[in-house]
This record gives sequence, structure tokens and C-alpha cells, in this order.
Amino acid sequence: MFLRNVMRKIASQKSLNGLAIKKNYFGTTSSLLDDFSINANEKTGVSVITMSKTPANSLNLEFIQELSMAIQKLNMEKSCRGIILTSSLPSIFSAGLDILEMYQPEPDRLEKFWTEFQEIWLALYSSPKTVMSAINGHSPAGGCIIALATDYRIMKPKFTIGLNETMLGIVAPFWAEDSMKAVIGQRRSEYSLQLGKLYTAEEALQINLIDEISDNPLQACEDEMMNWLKLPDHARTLTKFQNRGHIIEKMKKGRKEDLEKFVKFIPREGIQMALGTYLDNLKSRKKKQLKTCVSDVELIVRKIKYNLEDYTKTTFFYLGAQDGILAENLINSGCKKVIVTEHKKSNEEHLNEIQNRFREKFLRFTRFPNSRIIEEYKLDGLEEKNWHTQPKVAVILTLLTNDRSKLSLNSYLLRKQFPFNFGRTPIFLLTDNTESKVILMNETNLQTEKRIPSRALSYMFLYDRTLLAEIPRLKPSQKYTKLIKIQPKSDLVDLLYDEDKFKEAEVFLKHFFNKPYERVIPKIEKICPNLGSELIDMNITMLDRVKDLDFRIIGEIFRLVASNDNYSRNIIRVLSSRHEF
Ligand SMILES: CCCCC/C=C\C/C=C\CC/C=C/CC(=O)SCCNC(=O)CCNC(=O)[C@H](O)C(C)(C)COP(=O)(O)OP(=O)(O)OC[C@H]1O[C@@H](n2cnc3c(N)ncnc32)[C@H](O)[C@@H]1OP(=O)(O)O
Repeated sequence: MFLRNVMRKIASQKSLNGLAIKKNYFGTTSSLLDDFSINANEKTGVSVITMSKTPANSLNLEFIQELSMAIQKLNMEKSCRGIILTSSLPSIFSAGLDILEMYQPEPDRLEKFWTEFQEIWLALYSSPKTVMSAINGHSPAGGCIIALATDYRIMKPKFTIGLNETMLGIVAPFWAEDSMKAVIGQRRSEYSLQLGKLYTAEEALQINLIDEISDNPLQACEDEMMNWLKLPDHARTLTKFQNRGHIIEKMKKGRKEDLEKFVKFIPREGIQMALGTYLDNLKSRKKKQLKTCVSDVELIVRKIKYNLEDYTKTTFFYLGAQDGILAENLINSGCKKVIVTEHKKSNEEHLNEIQNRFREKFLRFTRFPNSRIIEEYKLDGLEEKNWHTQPKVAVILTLLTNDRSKLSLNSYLLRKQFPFNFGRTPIFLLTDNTESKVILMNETNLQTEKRIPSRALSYMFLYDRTLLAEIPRLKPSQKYTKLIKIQPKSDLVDLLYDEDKFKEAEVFLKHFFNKPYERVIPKIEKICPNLGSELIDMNITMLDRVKDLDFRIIGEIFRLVASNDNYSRNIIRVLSSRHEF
């Protein structure tokens, strides 16, 4: 019965060919989100799908949807005989499902997410094509599920692979288990699954979880593919289905129940706690490397208060490695200044490309090679909001949070270097806000108060005044300070966050702007006892030189002082000698 269906499917796919696939099937195409590309080789009939979703090729809803659609199309493309899945990231094939999709999920999205994951698995596992995985990096959990759904796996040495779901306090779905059993056997699967084992490539080879090790898995797959393609497709395909039919049938029969279980299981309190802890551990590895960044948020909030009424046409934007389209949109919308941040994982080539394409267009195009990204978000619903046709004004976007909800911003979070770049540029911090669920925090010493609901995401991108006005809670009259509860950590932070003290400091700083440092410090110390010595430690002895600067910048200096690292010191030096970058 199953084979009959398969034959029918193959026959109907033949007739669908012309319709389903674009004429220009051969060559390289990119996904809508630029998260993967497909290179179709006319001569060999082999299509290479290269996943490139930074930072980890983690599978979120949109990524899965697009990838799945691409695979389904290839499955129907007559001229395609083989598919190779690989990654352009240097050390990750795929980090599996995007944990953020499962952590504090929205029910509807969670359901869609799992449905799509089932779908992509089916598309791969029951693909009539020869499908191979060139596993050129780590491939845990969902990454391994994807690899197991292919016909042949070649992996780069040293990286790890396995179904480690139990490590996250969750359970691999039965169909993934079945596919693992089919590859490495019942006993080994049970052992691996219960213990959430991650195997190095070398270990994985020993238990047949992968088929080969190679320093160049893609090349090795391409070579191996040629052997497979020597055989007639129909015989190979039918043999594949004879082997896999029962697993596919079982999955299809059980998928509704599987979905129901998943959507019930994931939101459970215990599961959420486990996922939260796992995420914390994942993130904290990196966090340790980042210095405390005391008060961006609060300062922005203050700036909003000062600037909302008189914003100018200056536009700043933060561009990241994937933001070519964004840059175009910015140009169309009147953007004049662009700051490009780079961090160590950025794709240098892509950044150069952005720079070359857009240098002429922007008045200022500045790259900060050493910037450090705290968090990165992608923008959902870009088209929906038409945001790029709207903004005429200033900018920004950004939100400090380590909230792990499905925030979606195609922008990077505020960086430490912002203050002096920004000068008088209006900054809007748009959040859905008040009694709902925000937010804002710095890396370590403020705590998230509440969560941001996902509908807030679009708001965060609305920085046109008109749009702004459409959101009553974001009108300029908004008392933004209410959004944030601060937990003062030191006198310095206290100064920045205490409304009265801050006012006092402002008055004071205005008054003393041109005064010699020695006269300033004692006054500062009156407000904030440790600040004087902190400034001295930092060798800030020339407050008088910053006389051109807006007094708000001084607030930024305080912030930088508080973060107390070399980078901040440099900024302070620049600050004290220059008005704007
Ligand atoms: C009884 C009833 C049963 C009912 C059963 C019904 C249904 C089944 C139920 C549930 C099944 C759910 C199935 C889940 C399958 C999955 O795929 S879960 C995801 C598991 N993935 C992982 O555990 C991988 C985690 N990541 C890593 O270990 C490492 O990142 C890495 C892949 C080894 C790479 O390490 P490396 O040092 O190179 O990179 P970083 O760790 O710095 O990562 C970069 C960046 O990416 C973020 N990140 C990594 N992985 C993920 C992820 N999976 N999701 C989201 N984000 C991820 C990481 O946090 C870093 O972010 P940054 O700090 O902001 O830069």
C-alpha cells in the first residue's frame, strides 16, 4: 500500500514539475530570509543546501518553514537527483531546534512550530532523492534529527552529534527515536537517548551514527553522491521506501497525537524551568566574557524624555552582518548615517560587501571592528509593518534585555560605544510597555522585571512619529521611567537611576561644565561619594575639556566609568576630545 502511494506520488510529481519549480532552477538561490542558499548543479543533478543562519543554524519556525518548502520543491524537481545539506557556519552544522521557540512559548506558534518540524522531517526522511548530510560542525538534538533523516552522513572530525534532548529535560519525538534505531540499532539508541549522549565524530563513526569522517565533508559527500547516482533512481528510491515505509507510516499515523503531546508537554512548569536553566547555562558561557554595561537603558529612557519633542532628521542605524536589505531600506527612507557593528563572529565578507555597496550612500559609514554583540534579534513581519517606507527620522531601536522570548528585532542591541556616536541624535526606545511585560535590563546587575509579549516586537520597530502616535502607550508624553525598575548596585548606579539625584547631578554638571576638574570632583562626590575616586582611577582629569558636550553625555561618561574597562576608558578619551564621531 505504502509503495503504491509512493509510486503514485512519484508519478504525480513528474506532472507537477513544471509548476512547482521555478524555471531558473539551476544556479544559486537564496532563501527569503537569507538563512540558507541552494546551489543546483545542472550537470550532476545535485543540489547543495547551505544553512547560514547565524549564530547557530538553530531551527526556528520561519527557518524550518522555508527550509522545508525548499526541500519539498527539490523533492518534486525532476532534474534534481541528489540533495546535500550543509552549513556555512564555521563550527556548527545545526544547533537543533531553537530553544527560544520552546521557552515560554505562545500556544499557537508552538503548535505551528512543531507541525513544521514534523513536516520537514517527513520531507527529508521520505525524500525520493538521495539525501546526504555534510556535517561540518556540531549537530546536537534537532541537528542530529535532520542528519538522521538523510541517507548518508559525513562529518568533520572533533565536532559532536547526538540526540541530547534529555539533557534539556525534554524528550526526543518517537519518530526521531525510530530513525535513530534504524541507523544504530535498538540497544545503542536506547542507551544514547536516555543519557542524552553527544558523540564526537570519531565515536559517532564507531557506532554507525555517521558513515564517514572527512576534513571536507561537503566534497566527500559530493564524491560519494556520484556513487549513489550511478544507480537507477527508481530502484534506489523504492528500496529506500521499503526500508523506511513503516517508520514513515507510523509517524504519519501518530503525528496528530505527537503534536498534542508536544504542545501539552513543553509549557509544563518543570519543563520550562529545565529549559530556562539550560538556556542560562548556554548564554552564561558567553556572558562571562562581557563586562557589565550599567545603564544603557535608563540613559536611553532619559534621552527619550529629552529628545522626543525635538527630534531631527538624523538617522542612525545599527547594521549587522546580514543587513544588506536593511541598509537599502534605510537609504530609501532617508537614512543618512549608518553605523556598522562587527563582532568576532560576523561574516567579514558580507560586511565588506555592505560597506562597498553603501559607503557612497551614507554620509557617515563607520565600522566598529571591536564591538561586541550582546544579543541579536531578527525581524519578523518586516513586510507586514512596512516599516522601511515609514521612517524619516531618528532611530533606534533597541532594547536591552536578556529576555528569552521570541523577540524579533533585526538589529543589534545597544553597544557601549553608542553614547558618543549618538550625541544629540534622538533615540527612541520603543517597547510595549507599562503594566505589560517589560524588560529592560543590562547584562548583569539589573533584573528583568517582566517579559515582553511577542506583540511588542513590532512596536519596537516603529520609530516613525506617525506610527508612534498610533500606539497610545508610546506617545511622547509617556512616562517612560515607569517602565523600568532599577536595582541600584553602587552609588554610581544609584546616581544614574535616582531621579532626584540625577537632576541634582544635571544641574551641577551644567553649572560646572567649564570648571576645572579639582573643583568638580568634590561636588560630584557630594552626590556620589565614590565617583571622584572612580574618575581619578580612570585618569579622568580633564572634565573641563568636555565643555562642548551636552551634559547628558556626562551621564554617559558616568555609565562608562561604571563599566570600568579599557574600552570605556578609550571612549572617554575620545569623548573628551571630540564632539561627535
Ligand atoms: C512524556 C511526553 C513526551 C511527549 C513528547 C512529545 C514531543 C517531544 C517533545 C519535545 C521534543 C523537543 C525536541 C527538541 C530537539 C532540539 O533540537 S532541542 C535543542 C537542543 N539544542 C542544543 O542543546 C544545542 C545547544 N547549543 C550548544 O550546545 C552550542 O551552542 C553548540 C551547538 C555546541 C555550539 O557551541 P558554540 O560554542 O560554537 O556556540 P555558542 O554556544 O556560543 O552558540 C552561539 C549562539 O547560539 C545560541 N544557541 C545555540 N544553540 C541554540 C539553540 N538550540 N537555540 C537557540 N539558541 C542557540 C547560543 O546561546 C549563542 O547565543 P549568544 O550567546 O546570544 O551568541
